[in-house]
Amino acid sequence: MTRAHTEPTPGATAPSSATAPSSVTAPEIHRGLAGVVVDTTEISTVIQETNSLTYRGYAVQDLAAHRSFEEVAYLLWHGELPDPAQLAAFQARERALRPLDRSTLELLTRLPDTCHPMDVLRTAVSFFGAEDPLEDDGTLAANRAKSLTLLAKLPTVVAADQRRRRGLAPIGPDPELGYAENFFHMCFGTVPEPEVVRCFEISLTLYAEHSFNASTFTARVVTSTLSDLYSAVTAAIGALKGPLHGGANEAVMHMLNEIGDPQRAGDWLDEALASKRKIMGFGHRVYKHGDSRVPIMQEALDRLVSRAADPEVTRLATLHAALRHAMVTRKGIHPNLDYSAGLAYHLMGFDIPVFTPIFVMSRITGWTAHITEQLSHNALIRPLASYDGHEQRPVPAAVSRVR
Ligand SMILES: CC(=O)SCCNC(=O)CCNC(=O)[C@H](O)C(C)(C)COP(=O)(O)OP(=O)(O)OC[C@H]1O[C@@H](n2cnc3c(N)ncnc32)[C@H](O)[C@@H]1OP(=O)(O)O
Ligand SMILES: O=C([O-])CC(=O)C(=O)O
Repeated sequence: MTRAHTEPTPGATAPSSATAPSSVTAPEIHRGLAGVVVDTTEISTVIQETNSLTYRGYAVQDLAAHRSFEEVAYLLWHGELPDPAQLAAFQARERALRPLDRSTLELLTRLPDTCHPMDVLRTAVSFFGAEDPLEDDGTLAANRAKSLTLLAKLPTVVAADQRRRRGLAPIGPDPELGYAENFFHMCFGTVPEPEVVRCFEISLTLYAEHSFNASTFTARVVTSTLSDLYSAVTAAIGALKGPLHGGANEAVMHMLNEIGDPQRAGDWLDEALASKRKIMGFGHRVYKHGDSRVPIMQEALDRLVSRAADPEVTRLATLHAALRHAMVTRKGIHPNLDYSAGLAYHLMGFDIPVFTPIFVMSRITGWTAHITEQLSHNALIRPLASYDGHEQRPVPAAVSRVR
């Protein structure tokens, strides 16, 4: 027999004996913490009335249109956009930190090809933590330095890993190139047309920050125990990997490949919904009438498609639009950012398993801003659970003693 009761809350009277009923009224359960407000934040917010997203008060579409990703990173960390001198200093430091040392490069070659690139990234961040002599120093200055190091080095890891899986040697970073351009250079040895780089940079800006999403909350939980920044980021990468969160941008591409023919989109969707499948790249915990970031990302994707003039690209774009139309018509569920970013990354030439690591390269800014904020007014994050397991019961006598 089971009995539901809640763990004692601070200040509540504990039950006098283990068998005494602990609670008579059933507590309200918020599975998945849906709708629960757990803290304040100054970093970003979704404004439901206007379906918009702001970083430090600036609309993300304005930032995507007028500012570089490096400026957005600076804004998220420092609270204000940089002036030209601050930006120049920030860029110089980021560019100098991009190269990987020999031990990291060796570590990357030792990891099996069968592991997902998110596992590589998670392992690399953990390794950076083990190597960092400042590991135990949780001061603001130390954490800012670590955040910048991760921002600079993560693209080098992602690019080297993609090349290794293609049987190619890594290409080192180019300090003459901006963050987005340098990533293309390290992946492919060339930098594409500005329109493509711009689309990529827009995706980085849109992915950078989204309040208390699952991976950011994970980072805040780890930080709340006063653990170090690398541990928090390692855990956040694990949370982002899942297909209900960042892993959806890869799952979108697998799904489009599975459907194949744009004419099949409606029938495929009907079958998938009938078998209770989650349609990847659709739905959102916060947005119920469409993700505020999608129109900007979709416009950038449309520009990529129109410049390609390739039947294969046209097929994918038609399929993408047909599935979106079918899902909105049948279920009223709108696409999220992963839906348009996933196809955009494919059209840019990235391998599918690299899509979520690209998300990490961007979200590292938001995660580390939240780690700093959590530390600025820390409280251990430790919710309660309503127990519905066995009543306390005696341990049966052992048949024979284990030596
Ligand atoms: C950058 C990001 O992380 S954005 C999110 C990326 N993730 C995805 O794209 C994965 C697919 N989407 C989903 O699984 C969900 O929409 C989530 C996890 C993102 C949000 O989930 P929740 O807020 O918990 O919404 P919930 O699961 O309660 O959905 C409400 C209803 O809509 C349905 N629904 C929501 N999203 C989807 C979907 N993608 N496919 C099919 N049905 C869906 C649910 O089945 C549920 O139906 P029901 O009431 O009949 O049971
Ligand atoms: O906010 C969320 O739950 C997921 C999301 O869109 C993000 O992290 O960008």
